[in-house]
Amino acid sequence: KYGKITATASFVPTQIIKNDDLAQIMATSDEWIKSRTGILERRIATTENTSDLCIGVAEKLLLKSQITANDLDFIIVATMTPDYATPSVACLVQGAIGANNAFAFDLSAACSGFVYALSVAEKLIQTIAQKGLVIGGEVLSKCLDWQDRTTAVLFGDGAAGVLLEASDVPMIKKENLQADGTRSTSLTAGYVKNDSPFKGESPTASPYLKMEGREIFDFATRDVVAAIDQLVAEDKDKIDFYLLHQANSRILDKVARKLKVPRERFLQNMDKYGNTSAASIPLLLDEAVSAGIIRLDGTQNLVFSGFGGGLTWGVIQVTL
Ligand SMILES: O=C(O)C1CCN(c2ccc(-c3cc(CO)ccc3Cl)cn2)CC1
Repeated sequence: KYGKITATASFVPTQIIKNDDLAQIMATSDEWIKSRTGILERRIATTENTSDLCIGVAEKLLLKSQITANDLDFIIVATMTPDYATPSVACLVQGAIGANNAFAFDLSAACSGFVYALSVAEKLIQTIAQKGLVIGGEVLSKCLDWQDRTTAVLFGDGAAGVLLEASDVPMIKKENLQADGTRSTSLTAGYVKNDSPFKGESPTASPYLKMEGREIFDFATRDVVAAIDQLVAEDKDKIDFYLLHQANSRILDKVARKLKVPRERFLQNMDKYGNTSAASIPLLLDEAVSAGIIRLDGTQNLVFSGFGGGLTWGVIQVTL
């Protein structure tokens, strides 16, 4: 048996922050943000934390499908902004929906989180499980430096995910997950200082999200493009849609050009949500399913690709 996506759902904070709202509190402009990123607005949490958003997704997935919480064997949440180190967001979701038979854990792979989690979850269905939830969820707004216009304007909050169920038909055709820890400092967030009475003098990092934009931009348009090209190879023209991590519209332009694939096959919604890290691919998938663009009828070939902090990147070719 294989894992198959049988339902998708999203849950985003109610508060919409437009580019002009940011221009009121920092030296930026709608024009700069729009032209350099393609972002027009983003959701920013007020009272919601990451677990609240992920619980919302889980409840919607149960409503949309014929299963009950007790049917679930596992819950995986991909996040870089958990409420706590422990309990995991996944355990908070498990408790809230009453999935008493599900084991639950968070997966930390930044913007590659959903792709890593989908790959791991699918192997669980192939071996020990029948049904599980894979959710990407972030409240990035709690780790941003709101005095730093180079990062604060890029990110947003949100969650989305899928229900994975056992099927006789293989969904994943090819996959390739990668990491490069030697470039770990290009994108960091959430460093926790040691504050014990025994601590010595050691270097620390910032609790705020810090990004070497140029390095990450080049990483996306070189390493990630190469990984997609190598994986998809001769299937390139059979792919209906490419669902890439929604970091920046200009990156999608460059990736499409380098892959020699029509730009229209690269779905996008960063205009409405900004960069939501692990939530960006499932958010895009759920919107495409709701719009009837992706039908979940087993006839469409898609590529998911996440890339970001770690550095991590991953490519999965699926038939949905
Ligand atoms: O044009 C400019 O001056 C700037 C140049 C730098 N930009 C960037 C650079 C990198 C990212 C990014 C971030 C992540 C983290 O999830 C992952 C993947 C990427 Cl490619 C997003 N924007 C914004 C516009």
